[in-house]
Amino acid sequence: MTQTNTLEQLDFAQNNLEKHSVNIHKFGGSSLATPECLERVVSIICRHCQLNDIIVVSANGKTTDLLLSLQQLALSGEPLDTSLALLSEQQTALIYALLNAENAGRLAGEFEQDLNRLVAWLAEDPAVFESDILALGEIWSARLLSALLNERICASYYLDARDFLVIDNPRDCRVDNPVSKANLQNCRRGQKLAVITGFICKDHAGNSCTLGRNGSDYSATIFASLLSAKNVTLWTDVDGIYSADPRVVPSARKLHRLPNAVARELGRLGNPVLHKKTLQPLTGSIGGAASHLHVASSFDVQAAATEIGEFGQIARQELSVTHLNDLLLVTCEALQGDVLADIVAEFSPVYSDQKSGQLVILASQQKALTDALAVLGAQLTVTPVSLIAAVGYQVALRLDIYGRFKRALKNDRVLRFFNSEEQHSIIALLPQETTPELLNKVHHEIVKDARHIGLVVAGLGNIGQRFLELLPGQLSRIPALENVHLVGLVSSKKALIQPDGLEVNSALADFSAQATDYTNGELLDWLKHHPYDEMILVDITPSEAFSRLYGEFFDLGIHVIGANKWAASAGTDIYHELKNKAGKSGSLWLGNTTVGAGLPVNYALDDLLGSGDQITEISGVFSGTLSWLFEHYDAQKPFSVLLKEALAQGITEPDPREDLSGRDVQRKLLILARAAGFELSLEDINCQNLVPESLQELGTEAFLQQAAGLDAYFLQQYQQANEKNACIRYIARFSSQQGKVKAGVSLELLAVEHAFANLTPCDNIFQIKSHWYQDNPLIIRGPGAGRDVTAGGLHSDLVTACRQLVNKQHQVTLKGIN
Ligand SMILES: NC(=O)C1=CN([C@@H]2O[C@H](COP(=O)(O)OP(=O)(O)OC[C@H]3O[C@@H](n4cnc5c(N)ncnc54)[C@H](O)[C@@H]3O)[C@@H](O)[C@H]2O)C=CC1
Ligand SMILES: N[C@@H](CC=O)C(=O)O
Repeated sequence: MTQTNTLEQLDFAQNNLEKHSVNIHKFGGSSLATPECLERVVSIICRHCQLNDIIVVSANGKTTDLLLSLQQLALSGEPLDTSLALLSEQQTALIYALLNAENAGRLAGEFEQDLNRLVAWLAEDPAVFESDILALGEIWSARLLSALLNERICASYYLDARDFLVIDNPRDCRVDNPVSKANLQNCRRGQKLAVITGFICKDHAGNSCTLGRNGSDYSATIFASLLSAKNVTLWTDVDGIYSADPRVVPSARKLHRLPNAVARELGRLGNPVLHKKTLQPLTGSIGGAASHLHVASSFDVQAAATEIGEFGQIARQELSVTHLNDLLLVTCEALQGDVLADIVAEFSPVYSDQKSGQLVILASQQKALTDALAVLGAQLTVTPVSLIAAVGYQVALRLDIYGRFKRALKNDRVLRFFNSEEQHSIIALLPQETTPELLNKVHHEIVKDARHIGLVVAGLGNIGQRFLELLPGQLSRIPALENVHLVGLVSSKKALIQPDGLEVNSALADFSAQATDYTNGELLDWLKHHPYDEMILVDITPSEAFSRLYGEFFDLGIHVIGANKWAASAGTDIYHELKNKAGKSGSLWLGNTTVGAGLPVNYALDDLLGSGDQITEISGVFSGTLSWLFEHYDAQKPFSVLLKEALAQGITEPDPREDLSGRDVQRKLLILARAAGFELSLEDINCQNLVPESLQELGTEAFLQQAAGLDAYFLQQYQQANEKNACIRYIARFSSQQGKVKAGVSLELLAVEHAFANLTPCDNIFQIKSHWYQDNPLIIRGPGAGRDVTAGGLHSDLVTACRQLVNKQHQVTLKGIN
């Protein structure tokens, strides 16, 4: 091969790059029904596909139904004109609405020729030509989309799957894998986007065949298997697989990830989106390729899709409820031994039992089964039945679920309970139809607690580590945290993200061993596609830069629990923008620990305000560090030595000058004033800085080395206060009288018996006056800094958030329904 060869000239079969990166995108009929739908599909392809991906299409809208009805009319000798006119009108309308004049003319000409062929087949023998007739829908759809892509995005070609896809046996649509694979490789063209017809194939004699109902989904997974595709996306009119049919069960929740085996069982037991055959090529006999299947909405591209593949423990906890009406319980003495084995192989019944000679089949299979058994001269009795099933990974081994399932059905007649062979379902066979009421009842009982919440912790220092130490105990004993999974740890430079969940007991050690460098962009990208019902990010960093990501977190619907005070005390515009974003996307933003660590001061203000009270004053000692220092300082030990002890105890900010400068208290006062309903910014709060100018500009290390530079000032303050039988305390004061707001934080001289002067070291005290608490103020007092109380406060916020999220109803988006 010379260096001048282009990619187009290379042998496709030898191009490993192409083989490894191919993805399949399949668009169903409803996604291709109108010009608007096709425009949407073009934009999806533009944003989500690569040149060597494969696009698979169904027929536009209801074209297959129309072709089928034409065939039926022809079979019964009825006139065809009206249906032919409708078909022609629909197709030409699509062509002329979407393509430029030249291409539209060309496609309309080709359509005209097809129409003539169709009329000839209908006249000659509509039964013999059934598959050729039905194949036209996919041909027109693929030809149109390919022409549209050529005009709008990139070079594209369309392929008739009958040119390469060969099946051994039209009855079970088993693919001749080696032949089809070799054919497909010969048909593909480099550097062009292929649009391939779904649903159709040929047999070894070259006759047209179809792949049966929902055959296009099956086509997509067959192509994935033939090309070892990485992903198959079924773009459809629903945005995923739900825990029950959401049109019947409004509280159904989306299943973000489903193990293959569970998806297969759902397909077998009547899930309206997944079909048994669809999954077969990905997991079963044909290729066994490790492709992942995604079910996504072409009408709501932003909505997270359901992904089906091999996952860890968390995806295995997903539960769902499915049902099938229109079933028949068949009893027949001949259903024994080899006869039963043959029938099972041919009909794949939902249930079979050799002892009782019973089978459960689809009502649509009745004629074929009766014919098969008639050959043996066997008598059979047939009773209409339905089934309802709880489906989940190894669910039949979970006694609690079994108990709940039976409890939900205790007032209903059940013929029998049984499990699937692989234990992924518990099934009840009912002698009556499964009603919507029953489905809702069983779903409520089975799926009630299963909203999965992902947890990412940013900031693994003093407080972050304590938070993580407490986490395993909290997860195991607090019911609201039952479905919370730690999935990410983030420090300033490294991150460890594990979508299947980190081991909580060894999370910090695993972080040290496995974390890798990350950028904020990568973190946001992962959060954009996380596979959880809800995601909570706990910000335990002191970083202003990290707090600037909140807006993007809220845009993504992510909930934030912050000990970091930067965002809550940001400039007025930024603060309001964040509040608006959080409100718009339904994100929770909790930050009780930003003031008073675990003390419920933010909650108290929020409650008073929400109950109709009006706050007039807030004052007190808001710094645990300054409280600790001034309660301990008696001029015996240098102030700087005490400061280092406070730092070691984890009560100061990472840089203790944040405390000594009053900035930390200033921020806290702002946060509380905002919580009390006032519009303020940091500049409105006077702040006395206790750090001498000479120490203000140093790095943290240098400051700590020169901290003795603080001692003279504090000794002098102490002595002056002592002379007056008073003491020094750093006090925050906010008041609003007749619309006039005053706010400041400063060192004050207080009488030794003053309520703010007699605190346990590290205590905060918050004195709140309001219309309801005028003469005798509301006081909240207790430790206001430190590892345990702050980590405890963060856990309190986590439980509060999870209680709200577990009960949150999710709106199901279904085209045409809402
Ligand atoms: N110490 C206390 O009693 C209380 C502290 N807080 C707040 O808790 C937060 C953490 O405090 P400490 O644990 O004492 O600090 P720390 O300095 O011990 O730990 C902070 C951690 O955050 C990480 N970090 C820094 N920038 C980051 C970034 N951009 N992205 C991700 N991680 C980053 C650092 O690597 C470090 O591991 C601070 O915002 C503090 O104001 C709130 C209430 C009480
Ligand atoms: N450094 C702070 C910690 C809590 O916010 C304090 O001392 O209060």
